[in-house]
Amino acid sequence: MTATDPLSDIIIDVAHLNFYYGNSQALFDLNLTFPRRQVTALIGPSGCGKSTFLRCLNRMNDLVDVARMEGSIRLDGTEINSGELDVIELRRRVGMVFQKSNPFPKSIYENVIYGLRIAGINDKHVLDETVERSLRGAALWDEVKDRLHESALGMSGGQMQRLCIARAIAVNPEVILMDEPCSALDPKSTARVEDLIKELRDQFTIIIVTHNMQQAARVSDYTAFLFEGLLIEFDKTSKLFVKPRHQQTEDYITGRFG
Ligand SMILES: Nc1ncnc2c1ncn2[C@@H]1O[C@H](COP(=O)(O)OP(=O)(O)OP(=O)(O)O)[C@@H](O)[C@H]1O
Repeated sequence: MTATDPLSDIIIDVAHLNFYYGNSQALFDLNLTFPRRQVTALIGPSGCGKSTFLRCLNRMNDLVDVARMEGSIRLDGTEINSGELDVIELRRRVGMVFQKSNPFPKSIYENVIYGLRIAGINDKHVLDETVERSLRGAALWDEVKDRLHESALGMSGGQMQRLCIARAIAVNPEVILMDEPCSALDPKSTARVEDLIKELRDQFTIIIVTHNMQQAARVSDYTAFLFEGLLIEFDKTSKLFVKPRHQQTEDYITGRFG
């Protein structure tokens, strides 16, 4: 592996990850590393564990009573499930954008700086700067700069999803997890979010769950294919979609099941 190979610069290292909901095992011995400042897509048929895996990466599964995880997930070398990293700091460093946009019933401005307010930051200069930087980063600034203090709930669905991306980047995360971020959007808004993902990759590591294989092929640098809780194949997207190593991957990407 050469020094310029992205796989030589790893931000998240997953080893022997098993995950259970009560007695039912959802993930089986996953071993995978996520390269820094690259987009990795998680694909696979419904129920294969994509969302469960994504939610392990910032401990969102802690909210599920019956959930239990074994194995190791290291963020830049620090075990995320040990006492070394508290969950609030983890979620600042590993942000999340959900399938359905979830703006708060507040102004556009207050939505963006929500994480800063929680952290006790009230300096107007810092907040104004963060709002502009984040909205520009989310390709939304020009559309909303004249109505920052109006309710976010008056925005279109595509704008709301980009607002949620702005809210995620406002706290300077290192990783952004996206769980089917375009599934509720029309084709035009989807194209805007996909363009945005490609732009954000210069600054952030992005891990995206998608059902849409064309989308995975368009936006990601790497792809992981999961099937029934197992990682079947992980490779460069350009390779996995053209010359998969496993029959199951080929069957899935050619639409034979799923
Ligand atoms: N809160 C939960 N409690 C119990 N079982 C769950 C829970 N969430 C998910 N599961 C189960 O875990 C398995 C993996 O689900 P998960 O949602 O991670 O799959 P997925 O690949 O993201 O599916 P989809 O593409 O349909 O969203 C499924 O069998 C699902 O029924």
